[in-house]
Parts: sequence; structure tokens; C-alpha cells
Amino acid sequence: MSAQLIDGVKLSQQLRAEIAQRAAALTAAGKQPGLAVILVGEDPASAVYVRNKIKACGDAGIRSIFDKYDADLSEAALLDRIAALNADPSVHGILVQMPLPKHINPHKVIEAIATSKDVDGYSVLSAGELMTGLDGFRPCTPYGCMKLIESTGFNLRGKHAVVIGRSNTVGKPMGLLLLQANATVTICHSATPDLGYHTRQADVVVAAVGRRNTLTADMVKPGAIVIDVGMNRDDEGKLCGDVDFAGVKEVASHITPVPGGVGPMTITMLLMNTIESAERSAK
Ligand SMILES: Nc1nc(=O)c2c([nH]1)NC[C@@H]1CN(c3ccc(C(=O)N[C@@H](CCC(=O)O)C(=O)O)cc3)C=[N+]21
Repeated sequence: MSAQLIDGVKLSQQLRAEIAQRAAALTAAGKQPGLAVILVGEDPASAVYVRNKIKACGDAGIRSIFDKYDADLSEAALLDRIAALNADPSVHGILVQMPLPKHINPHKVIEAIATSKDVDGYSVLSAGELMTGLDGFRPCTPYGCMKLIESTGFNLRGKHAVVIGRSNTVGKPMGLLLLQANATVTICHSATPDLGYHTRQADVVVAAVGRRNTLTADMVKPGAIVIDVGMNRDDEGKLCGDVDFAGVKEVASHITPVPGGVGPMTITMLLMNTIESAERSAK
């Protein structure tokens, strides 16, 4: 048996059509949504992601403000720029692309962003809102993963979800969102002795480790849903995830590809959060 593909490009297209409609309604009311994207330095991968985010804004009718700075930008100058964007009512979301150069403290930068504009959902307050069930902005990658799971029609209530990885941007918030959906949640990580023992019991596996072939066919329960957050390169330099796709697709019921799965959804949920922010500020 071969799993059904969960197509993140197709789901993104559907959601982005809805986002474009909401953006158009806001624009017609004189409140065009705006997203500020800040890139510091020359990291080539970051440049590609940022370009994709800006293009996605344009396609959806969201105004983007792109600030590109040299790697030697001072932390103080960056904080000043964020303060100005916080005060600008035409800006509804602020995204500072990570990673930042070493001389800039990312925590300081993230905490400088107004919570009402923290569309990445990276700040301590946004994390706390997620933990307590308040409606702050959800981090885009796990939020996108929830939409991908939802798109299969699967009801998480009472089901076992296993997250591999405990990062602040993916693993931890993913666990909280799954919990909010009434799943029983296990979070595994680098100190988990027998990963397969846990994943074999999972109805849903979310792999967010950053190491290829972390999840292989023998570690997956037949019929499970597999979401692959990984972004790695194989020996030929091709983009691949954390999951052994060729093997696992023969066991799972649904699986996301890399590329074309979680990545596009991350950008889509960034647009969604920006629209949500603009709608809140228009009230
Ligand atoms: N403040 C901040 N917010 C972020 O959301 C953020 C960040 N910093 N730093 C880096 C990571 C990474 N990230 C991705 C977004 C889209 C794709 C994406 O669209 N990937 C395509 C493939 C793109 C390609 O071909 O390289 C796909 O999976 O199909 C990937 C990775 C957002 N990040």
C-alpha cells in the first residue's frame, strides 16, 4: 500500500486564496495589511526564504516592507528600527529572519517586537499565550503542520501524537497545539533512548529534528500520518526531510513530501497571522 500525499503547495494555494480575499477587503476599507521583513547579513538560505515570503505577500495583496542590512548592523540600530515599525500603524506584522549574526542577541530582538505584531509567534509572551490557551499568534511551522493534519480529515481527539524534536520554534509549540486538539502527546528528542518504541505507537508522527532518515519504515505504525518538518540535503545535494520518504510512504496512510509539504505552509501561516493582525487592528 502506498500513502496518500499531503500536498502543502495545494493546501497553501487554497488558504492563500482566502487570505487574498481578506487582504482585499481590508485594502478596500483603507487598511491594507503590511508585513515588515528584516534580513541581516548574507546567509544564502535566508535570502531565498525571505524572497519567497516577500513574493507570497505580493501575490496575496499584502504590502511588504523589506529591510536588508549588512552583517555588521549594530544591535542598537536593529532595536531602533523595530521600535519604529512597532509604532507604524500601517505595519501589522514584523518578522526578523533567523539566524542573526553572532553579535546580535536574538532574544533581545524578538522581545523588542510588539506582541500584537509578533506574527512569527516567537516571543515569550506569544509562547505563554499558546501555553495558556489565549489567542496569540501561533508559530507558523507548527500551525501549518496542524492545517496539514486537519486537511486529511483526521480527528486528533484521544489519538497518540509523537513529536520528534523539542525546539522552541517547532517541537515544543507543536506539542502544545496537538494537546489543544486533545491528542495524547509524546515529545521525543536526542536523549530519547529508543525512538522507534515511541513512534511505533503513534497515530501521528511529526518529525522536526534536522537529520535525514531519522524516521524509517520500521518505526511507523501502519496507517499513521507522517508530517516531515526537516530541511536537509542528501548526498546529491537535493533537499530532503527527516523522514525516509521512499520507505515510510509504503507504511503510512498520509505523508508530507519535502519539498512541497511543510515549507510552503510555514509561509502561508505567516500570511494568515499577518491578516489576522490587520483584522484585529481594524476593529
Ligand atoms: N523569523 C523567522 N521566521 C521563520 O519562519 C523562519 C526563520 N526566521 N528562519 C528560517 C526558517 C526556515 N523557514 C522556511 C520557510 C519556508 C520554506 C519553504 O518554503 N521551503 C520549500 C522549499 C524551498 C527551497 O527549495 O529551498 C519547501 O519545503 O517546499 C522553508 C523554510 C522559515 N524560517
